[in-house]
Amino acid sequence: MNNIRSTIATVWRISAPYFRSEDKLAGRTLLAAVIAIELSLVAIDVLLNQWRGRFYNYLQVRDWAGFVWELGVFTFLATLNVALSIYQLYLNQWLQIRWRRWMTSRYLGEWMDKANHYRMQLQGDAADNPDQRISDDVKMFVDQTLGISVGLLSSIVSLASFIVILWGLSAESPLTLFGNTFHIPGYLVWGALIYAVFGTALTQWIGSPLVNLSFEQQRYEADFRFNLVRVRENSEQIALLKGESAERHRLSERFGRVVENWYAIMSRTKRLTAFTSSYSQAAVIFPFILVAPAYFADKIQLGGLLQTASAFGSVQSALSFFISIYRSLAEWRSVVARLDGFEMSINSATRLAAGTDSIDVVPLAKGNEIDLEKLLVRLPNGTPLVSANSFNLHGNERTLVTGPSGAGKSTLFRAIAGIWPFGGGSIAIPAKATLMMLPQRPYFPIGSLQASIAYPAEADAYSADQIRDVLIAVGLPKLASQLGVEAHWNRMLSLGEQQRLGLARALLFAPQYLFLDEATASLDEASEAALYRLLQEKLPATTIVSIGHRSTLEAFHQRNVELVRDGDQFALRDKDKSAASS
Ligand SMILES: Nc1ncnc2c1ncn2[C@@H]1O[C@H](COP(=O)(O)OP(=O)(O)OP(=O)(O)O)[C@@H](O)[C@H]1O
Repeated sequence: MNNIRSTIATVWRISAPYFRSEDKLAGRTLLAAVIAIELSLVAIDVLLNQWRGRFYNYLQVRDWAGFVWELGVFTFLATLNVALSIYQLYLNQWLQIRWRRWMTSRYLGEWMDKANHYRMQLQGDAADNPDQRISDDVKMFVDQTLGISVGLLSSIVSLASFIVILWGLSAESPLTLFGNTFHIPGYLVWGALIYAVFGTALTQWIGSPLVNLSFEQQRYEADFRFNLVRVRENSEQIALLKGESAERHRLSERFGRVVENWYAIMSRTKRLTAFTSSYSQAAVIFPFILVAPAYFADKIQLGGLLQTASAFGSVQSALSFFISIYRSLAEWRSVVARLDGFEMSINSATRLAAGTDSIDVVPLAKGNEIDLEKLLVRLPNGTPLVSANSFNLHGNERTLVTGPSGAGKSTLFRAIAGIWPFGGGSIAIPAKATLMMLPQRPYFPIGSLQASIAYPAEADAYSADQIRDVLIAVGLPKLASQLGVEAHWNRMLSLGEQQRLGLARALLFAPQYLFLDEATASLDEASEAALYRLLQEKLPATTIVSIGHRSTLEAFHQRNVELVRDGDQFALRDKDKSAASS
C-alpha cells in the first residue's frame, strides 16, 4: 500500500509540472476532452446494458415493432460509440506527443544545464543510461500514465453506475437456492465484489515479482545496447588490439543476462496468464450460475437474465481493472522509478554545483588574473588531490603547468572550467571573461567540417574565408576545400590533425583565456613550436595556460609552474621558486 502511495506521489511530482507549464492550456483542454469522452463511453455502456434487457425481452415475446425500434436505438448508440472511440484515441495521442515533447525538452535542458550531465557521471551510476531515460522512459511514462489514470477513472465511474444497476437487478431477481428464495440486498454486487477481490489478490500474489523482473529487463537491455555502442565507437582500437573475441565474449555475457531475465519473465507470465485467462473465462459463466435459478423459477425474463449477466460483467471488469493491466502496471512502476532516479540524479548534480562544500567559481570584479584561494581539489571519494593557496595565474601571460602523471593537472583545469565540484576554496575568474579549454582529444560533432570547427557556436558563426584561413594557418590546407563535407571527423582524422583542428577552433573563437591540456602532444616538436608561434602571433592578447610534459614547451611560456608532492597531495608552485628552495 505504501508502495502504491509513494508511486502515486512520484507520478504526481513528475506529471504536474507539465499541466502548470506554458503548454498548460492545450494540455488541460486535451486531458479534459479525453476524460469527457471516456465518461461518455461509460454512459453509452450503461445505455447499452438497459437496451440489452429490453431487446431480449422483445425477442422473447416476439414483439416485431419493439424489436425494430430497439435495432434503431442500437444503431444510434453504436455509431456514437464508434465516433467517440475514434476521437478518444486521436486526442489521447495528441496529448501524448505534446506532453512528451515538453518533458523531453525539460529533461534535455536540465541534463545539459551547467554540465550536469558530466557531474552525474562523476557521481557514479545513480542514473545509468540517461539516453534510455530521456527517450524510451519518457515515452512510456506519458503513454502509460494516461492509459492507466484514464482507465482507472473510467473503471470507477463504470463501477459506480453498474453497481446501482446491479443493486436494482438483485432485488428483481432474488437469490434462489434449491427452491428457496433469499432476499439479500445487492447480492449480485457482493458476488461480483468477492469474485474480483479474490482475483485481484491472487493476481497480486502470482504477478508481484514481475515488477522487479521488468525493471531488470529494461536495465539489462539498455546495458547491452550501451556496450554495443561502445564497441562501435572504439572499433579501431578493438580491431588493432584484436579484441573481437574478448568483445564477443563480453557482449554475449551481457546478452546472456537479457535472456536469463527474459526466461524468468516468461515463466512468471505463463503462471499469471494461466490464472487471468481462467479467471476471465469463469467470469462469463459465473453471473448465469448466480441468476439462472431465478430465471428457471420464472421470476425473471430472458432480457433480465442477459442484462444482469452483462451488468455483472461490467462491475467485475471494472473491479478487475487492476488485474487486466497488471503487466503494464508493473512496467509503469519501473518506468516511474527510473524517471524518479533520473530527476534525483539531476537535482543532486545541481546541488553539488551550488553546494557550500564544493569549489566556488566566482567572478572577479577587477583585474585580469585568475585567483586560486585556499583551493583544495579532491577526488569524488574525498581524497585530496591538488592544493593551491593565494596562487594567481597572471593575465596576458603564457604559463606552463608541469608535474608527474596523475598529479591532477587536468583535474585542476576542470575545476577552473567550473565542472569539477569536489573540494573547497575558491577560483576567481574575471567577470565576463571568455575561456576555452582544449583537451588532448578535441570533440567534433558529426556533421559538416564547417559546423564541427565552429562548435559550440552555430555553423555560420564564422565566414568560409575565415575558416579557410585558419585551416591553412594550422597546417591543414587540404581540408580548406572540404568545409561542406559531412563526416565523423574524430574518426576520419589522425590525432595530430584533430589537435590542429582544435587549435583552428581556438583561433576562430579567440578567447581571453586559453587552456591547452596537452593539446599539441601528438604533434612533432617542430609542428608544436610552429603552432605555439602562431598562437602568439594571432592571439597576442590571450592568456595561455598549457599543460605539457615536453621541456621544449618552456621556450613558449613566460612562467613555469609545477605540481609538487606535498604530503598526500600535490601543491601548485612556481618552478623557479621551488628549485631555489630545494
Ligand atoms: N572521475 C574521476 N573519478 C575518480 N578519479 C579520477 C577521476 N578523474 C580523475 N581521477 C584521478 O585523479 C588523478 C589526477 O588525474 P588527472 O587526469 O588530473 O592527472 P594529470 O596530472 O592530468 O595526469 P596526466 O599527466 O597523466 O594527464 C588520477 O589519479 C585520476 O585517476
